[in-house]
Amino acid sequence: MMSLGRLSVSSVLRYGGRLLSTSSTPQAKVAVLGAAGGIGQPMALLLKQSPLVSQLVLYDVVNTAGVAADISHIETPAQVSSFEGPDQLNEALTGCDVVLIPAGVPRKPGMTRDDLFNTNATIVLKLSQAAAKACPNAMLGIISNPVNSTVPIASEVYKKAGVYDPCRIFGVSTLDVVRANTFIAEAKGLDVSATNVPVIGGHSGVTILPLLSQVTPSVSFTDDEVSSLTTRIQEAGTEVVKAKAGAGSATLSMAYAGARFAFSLLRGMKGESVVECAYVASNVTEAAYFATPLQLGPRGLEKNLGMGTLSNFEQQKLAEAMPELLGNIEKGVKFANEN
Ligand SMILES: NC(=O)C1=CN([C@@H]2O[C@H](COP(=O)(O)OP(=O)(O)OC[C@H]3O[C@@H](n4cnc5c(N)ncnc54)[C@H](O)[C@@H]3O)[C@@H](O)[C@H]2O)C=CC1
Ligand SMILES: O=C([O-])CC(=O)C(=O)O
Repeated sequence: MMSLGRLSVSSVLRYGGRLLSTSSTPQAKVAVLGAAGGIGQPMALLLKQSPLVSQLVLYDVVNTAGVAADISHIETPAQVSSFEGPDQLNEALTGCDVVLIPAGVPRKPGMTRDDLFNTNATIVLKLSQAAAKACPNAMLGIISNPVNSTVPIASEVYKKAGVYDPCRIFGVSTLDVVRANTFIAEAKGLDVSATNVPVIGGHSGVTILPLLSQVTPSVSFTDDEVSSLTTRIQEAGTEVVKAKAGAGSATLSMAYAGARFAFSLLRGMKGESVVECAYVASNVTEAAYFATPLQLGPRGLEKNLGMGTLSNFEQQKLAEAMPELLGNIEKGVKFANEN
């Protein structure tokens, strides 16, 4: 049976106040690159609590040892290891099954995600070069912005290294789905745990396209509701950037979303059929990379489920998104080929 990814602790048992693993899952080694950051720390915390993770590798260019010492005291089975700086990157990545990359600078008020390109493109380039060498078969989950461009960068790096498998490189757009589920459930009085909103396109502004015509459970909206909820979902990252007023962007909700995505990947890898939206190499539209619902499985992306039938509003929004998305992709490809 196919299930939708959702982060829960239902597979752990409470005993004497502790969270104990009840599962006999295969052993998975998961790395977080950028582990000392605003996303990296809470995401590592969530991963440490999961019975799906047997080894948790924490890597950053600063402060990794303290984060790793802290997290390693948690009474769950996952073994924590700590690596710091480029000299230790190859060792960190060796043998990894899943590599999550939240390394890079976040936005400040007034910036677009594309404004992060100059710094983060190089960081993702270097980290994906290392992953292509040390663990070419690992699933790669790229969180660093601008995701619309960093996924093409990593993909070009893997192509150059001769190890490219488009089914294993994902731009993590789970936070868009998480937000859409929250906002739609709130607006319509739905049970949020049973609400699912597919979000397609890319991960910035107008390229984020929630499909309100395909919400589960089926629900109707006025034209005004469709318009205002779509805008709120598209601008939700900016809402957090403004509220944090210079102290960064979403970290806690992103940690949740990143862990949810990692658990879906791991569940897929052990044979469950799980559906998550993510930004991947795609032939669903003219864009070479595009987010849609994906069926995940042992080899990563098992089947692209496409975008279904769009409403007139969604078709129009998709047409508006395409030039920006195509430009972001081209910029990433060009950068990777010149560096
Ligand atoms: N995909 C998504 O939905 C979201 C993406 N993001 C993005 O995630 C990224 C990280 O955000 P935060 O954790 O808030 O930033 P942060 O600044 O708190 O943490 C980033 C971490 O990356 C580390 N780092 C920098 N260069 C590195 C390198 N070469 N190798 C390894 N680590 C390196 C830093 O030392 C720092 O610990 C940003 O680009 C942000 O825009 C943020 C929220 C949502
Ligand atoms: O808005 C940002 O810069 C961070 C991000 O991608 C998000 O929160 O969706």
